[in-house]
Amino acid sequence: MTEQMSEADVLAEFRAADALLEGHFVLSSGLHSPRYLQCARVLMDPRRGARLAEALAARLPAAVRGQVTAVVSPAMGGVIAGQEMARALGVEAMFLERPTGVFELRRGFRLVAGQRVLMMEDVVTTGLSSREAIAAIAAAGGETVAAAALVDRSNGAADLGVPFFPLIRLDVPSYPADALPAELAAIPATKPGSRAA
Ligand SMILES: O=P(O)(O)OC[C@H]1O[C@H](OP(=O)(O)OP(=O)(O)O)[C@H](O)[C@@H]1O
Ligand SMILES: O=C(O)c1cc(=O)[nH]c(=O)[nH]1
Ligand SMILES: [Mg+2]
Repeated sequence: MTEQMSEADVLAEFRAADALLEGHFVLSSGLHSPRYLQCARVLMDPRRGARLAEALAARLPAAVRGQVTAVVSPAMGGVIAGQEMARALGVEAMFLERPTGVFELRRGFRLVAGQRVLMMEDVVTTGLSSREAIAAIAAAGGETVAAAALVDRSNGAADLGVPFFPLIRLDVPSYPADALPAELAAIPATKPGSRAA
């Protein structure tokens, strides 16, 4: 049976996983933020990951669910989220990685020409990683019919160029390095993600 989850239910899952971090974080984009959604902690419990993915899959339009034959996600953060989404949709999962700095399919993963895929992220902030992933899917011959993510923290600003379905939208501030509020500048910064600076 398909799980129905409210925004409060989703937030409760994040809280239960200790995934709502507070401090001073440098994001993938180089922006700074007092809050970080650590989706890896949410996905530590595979049952929690499955619940969230099923809830997100249930929100996708039937036309999207009916078209996609694979979920493709950008490593590292997207790997487990993409695997759970693929399980929920009953399709295959692949991930993109960037050992040379540009996302590519490796490990024998391949798309047939025109294959319709869902691009799955853990978190979208500026949307740059998602756009890079969608470009890599196109370079590999695939067509991204929609994007999905556990969290959209772009405050509505991310334009991925395809319909975008986040499980939850969170209003979280982020700041350029040269415009930090004093209270944030006073805290030492950590960079949890893996994008090279
Ligand atoms: O929308 P954006 O501004 O691109 O930010 C979101 C991206 O940042 C994080 O990845 P990160 O590059 O930190 O690496 P990781 O996935 O290996 O943790 C996250 O997993 C998204 O991919
Ligand atoms: O923008 C990011 O890099 C980012 C923000 C966030 O809250 N969580 C995360 O995993 N990445
Ligand atoms: Mg990532």
